[in-house]
Amino acid sequence: MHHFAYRDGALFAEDVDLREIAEKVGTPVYVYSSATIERHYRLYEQAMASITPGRKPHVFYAMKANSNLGVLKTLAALGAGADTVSEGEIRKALAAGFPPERIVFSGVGKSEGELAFAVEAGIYQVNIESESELDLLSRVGERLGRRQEAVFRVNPDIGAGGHAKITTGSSANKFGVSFEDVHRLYARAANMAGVRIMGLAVHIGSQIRETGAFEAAYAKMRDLVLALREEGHRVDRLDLGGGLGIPYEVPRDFDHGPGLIEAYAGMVGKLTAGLDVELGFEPGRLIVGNAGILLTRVLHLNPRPTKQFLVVDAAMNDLMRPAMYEAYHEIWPVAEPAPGTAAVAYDVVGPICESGDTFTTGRELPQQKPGDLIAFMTAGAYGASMSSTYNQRLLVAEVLVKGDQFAVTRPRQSYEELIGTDRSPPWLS
Ligand SMILES: Cc1ncc(COP(=O)(O)O)c(C=O)c1O
Ligand SMILES: N[C@@H](CCCC[NH3+])C(=O)O
Repeated sequence: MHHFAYRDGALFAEDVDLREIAEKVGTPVYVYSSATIERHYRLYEQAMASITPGRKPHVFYAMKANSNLGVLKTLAALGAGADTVSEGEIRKALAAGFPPERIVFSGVGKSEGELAFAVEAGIYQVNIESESELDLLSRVGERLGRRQEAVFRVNPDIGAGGHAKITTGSSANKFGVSFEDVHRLYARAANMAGVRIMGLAVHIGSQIRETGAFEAAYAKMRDLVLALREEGHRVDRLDLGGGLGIPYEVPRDFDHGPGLIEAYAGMVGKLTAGLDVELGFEPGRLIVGNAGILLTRVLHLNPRPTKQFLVVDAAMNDLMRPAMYEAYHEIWPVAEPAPGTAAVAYDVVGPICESGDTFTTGRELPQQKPGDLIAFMTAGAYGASMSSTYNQRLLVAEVLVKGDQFAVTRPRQSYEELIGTDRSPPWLS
């Protein structure tokens, strides 16, 4: 379920009229619903708890999906952990109140400095993705007098996902250590003073809407756990990653019930039954995707003989997904269209100087005029977190709604911040 709905002729986020947000904060602006975030987190956590009786499942929210401080604090307060991929993310997770013992650190290119920061912070787990990283982490741990708990992220050679660019589990992808290597690395790590291997991790891709590929990958992981134990290794943890997808085509009365989540949980429960491992999960998109929209204002209409361009004040730097993955986002007008309103097919574009700055082509919308507000739906995941200042556009603002309250949790960047932090080289000043 999400909490964006029409009321009194306008689109609301929970009990807040989006027109009020546009007026007070300006556009473009991301708007997030606390209620949706909470609902999706709880649905997920409860489903995973049902397959780990007597043990609280570790749900590490993949904060790359949305790292807004208000969103992070909402999830930290619900008891979530954080899946991080950089020192910046670890720092922000700590600032948002995630305790270090609920933080995991993934990623193929962790630097020595980042690993040292993570070890010193006392995080729960490093997900090691290569032999080179294993050596580096152990050196760092030894230098700091710590034995960092870690798992090997294994590449199961089973990829899946909504788009080739977001598949991670195929052996052609850069992620993880190979199945063949993990035995040797486990044996090597046993003699390392700076690292303690606790188990395995896997993550096969993103926006996956059926359980088949997960099942194939997890079955391989189960066999690997058993084989490693036969070799005498300790495998206490199994981190199954994220990747469960969400509907982007959202009917007005959409209720994102437990369906896919429960099917996934049931499959995981069956595959891991009797394995006696602590399960971990890293959902991102599923928690926040349907909890956010990008609110934008129509700037211009540009009719051509064969099409109509609708130029809005958001651009690909604010929401990169359509340009990068040909991703589909529903567009809802903020003013509720009267029944029978004529529809016009629009190419919805932003102000950036690239033809790729196109959100959609030939999309039927009620007739628009400059000043009208529209919302890109399902923009809570990989929206603001992938935004940039391309074309020297100010980083987009973000607002969190809770009931009838809203707060600007990231103000639009100022021109002083955008330009004033640059430095002139001495020979030009
Ligand atoms: C290691 C890892 N964990 C978790 C995620 C979260 O994925 P999603 O947002 O699809 O749940 C990602 C991104 O795909 C990832 O790379
Ligand atoms: N950024 C991608 C997903 C990548 C997931 C990160 N591993 C998207 O918007 O769909």
